[in-house]
Amino acid sequence: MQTIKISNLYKNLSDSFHLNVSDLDLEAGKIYGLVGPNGAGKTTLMKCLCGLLRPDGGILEIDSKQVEVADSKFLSQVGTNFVNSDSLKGFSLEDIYNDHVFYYGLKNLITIEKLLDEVGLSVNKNMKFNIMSLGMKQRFLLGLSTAHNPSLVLLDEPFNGLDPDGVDLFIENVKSLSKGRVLIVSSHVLRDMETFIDDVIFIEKGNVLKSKPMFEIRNEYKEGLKDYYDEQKRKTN
Ligand SMILES: Nc1ncnc2c1ncn2[C@@H]1O[C@H](COP(=O)(O)OP(=O)(O)OP(=O)(O)O)[C@@H](O)[C@H]1O
Repeated sequence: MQTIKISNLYKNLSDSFHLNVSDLDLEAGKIYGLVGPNGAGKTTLMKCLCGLLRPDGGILEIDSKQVEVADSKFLSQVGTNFVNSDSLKGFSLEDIYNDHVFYYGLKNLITIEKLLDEVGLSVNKNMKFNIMSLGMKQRFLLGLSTAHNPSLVLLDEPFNGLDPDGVDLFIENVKSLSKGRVLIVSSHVLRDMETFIDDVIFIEKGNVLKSKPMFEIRNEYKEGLKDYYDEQKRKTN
């Protein structure tokens, strides 16, 4: 997969919140930073793209071919760090990993030992998911999100709970994670984000703006991403 085009995607979550993506073009090999204030709709957009929410309408094109957003073939190409923690209660890391392998019908997946090593988790594979700390869970889910070699990876607040070494490890690896796939990362930590993203997608009150290359933002805004973010916020309020 080389390109994803999203047109007129919308979801009415409630009387007061509607998600609207009029036109968004995404390219494999790029990292997109999804930014916007609390409640802007970042998680909702990601949920619509990974099948956790069914959009009310919209067109999705992969390499110029139209596909259903909820199509299982498309969803099998998506990886995320979303999880319903309650549903994993009592399961070990190995159980969760085995489910992942089974669900995606994988044969040549990296071993769980390698996965844990890659995300810097020195824990036993028999450890129960729910007794891990927030940052440990985050590391494990980051590893799992790309284990099935997806074409689209959606990482919601991946820095959440990570210690400074975890953040460094993420930033160090994120470029190689984006090779050959579209990577969308949401975060409020703009200073870290601007060190590794290629383009920015700003969202406010459910409205998604066209993406803007980071190099343009660096040229146009003295304080970089924070300035751009503040300007878009002012414009939409
Ligand atoms: N199940 C739901 N039913 C109705 N409204 C919802 C539901 N889930 C979320 N919302 C609302 O949708 C809006 C967008 O929420 P969302 O979680 O997508 O925002 P966000 O940009 O990810 O926020 P944050 O930065 O705080 O994580 C919010 O106003 C929220 O209250």
